[in-house]
Amino acid sequence: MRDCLDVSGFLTLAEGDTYIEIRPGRESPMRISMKAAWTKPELMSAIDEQLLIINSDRSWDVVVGIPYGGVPHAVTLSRRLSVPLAIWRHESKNGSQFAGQIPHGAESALVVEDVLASGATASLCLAELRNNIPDVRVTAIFTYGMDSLISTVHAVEVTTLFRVDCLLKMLDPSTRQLISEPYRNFRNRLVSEIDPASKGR
Ligand SMILES: O=P(O)(O)OC[C@H]1O[C@H](OP(=O)(O)OP(=O)(O)O)[C@H](O)[C@@H]1O
Repeated sequence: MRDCLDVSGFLTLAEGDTYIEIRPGRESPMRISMKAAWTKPELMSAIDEQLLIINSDRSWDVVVGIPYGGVPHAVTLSRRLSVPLAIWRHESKNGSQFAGQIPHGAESALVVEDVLASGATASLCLAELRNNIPDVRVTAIFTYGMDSLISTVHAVEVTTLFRVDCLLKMLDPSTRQLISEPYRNFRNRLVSEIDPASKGR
């Protein structure tokens, strides 16, 4: 995990009170870009080995990559596990939400994300898969730590490699101090995004 921090563009921290707009409606004190790690094949390989370890406990009928960050890892997992590959599309094309094919009769799917925050992106993919596949696991490289909440709300198994909290602990003390409260607030916002019923509890 520490090696990721040495990759230029991997971790961007907001400056002062100006947060980073990660997507419309979501502002964050930080951005993690796994795509920056694409410049480091040896780091990508090391990450893929870890993903293989945590997801080789059982068999899968299809591996599904979530663009863009999850795709290269899904490709490796598919090849190393000898399991068909499909890529989820944000928008359907020719009536399909997937590039490639979900094998007919598939009963289990391993969905590969790079970063799991609220799980909203993964849940869109899950909604499509669930039409046909009852047994789905989401696996991700980095997580903001909401795995069990996401697992409960979306009724899906979740496996992840590294927690963002742990990454932040590797920063120098003054940066860590600056980021700690905005990070806590961001995580709280994620909780209410994942489980709106938690607001006001
Ligand atoms: O769990 P969530 O709250 O949905 O957030 C995580 C998603 O956000 C990022 O994708 P982004 O929208 O930046 O797309 P990209 O990977 O294509 O750049 C990341 O790659 C995940 O797909």
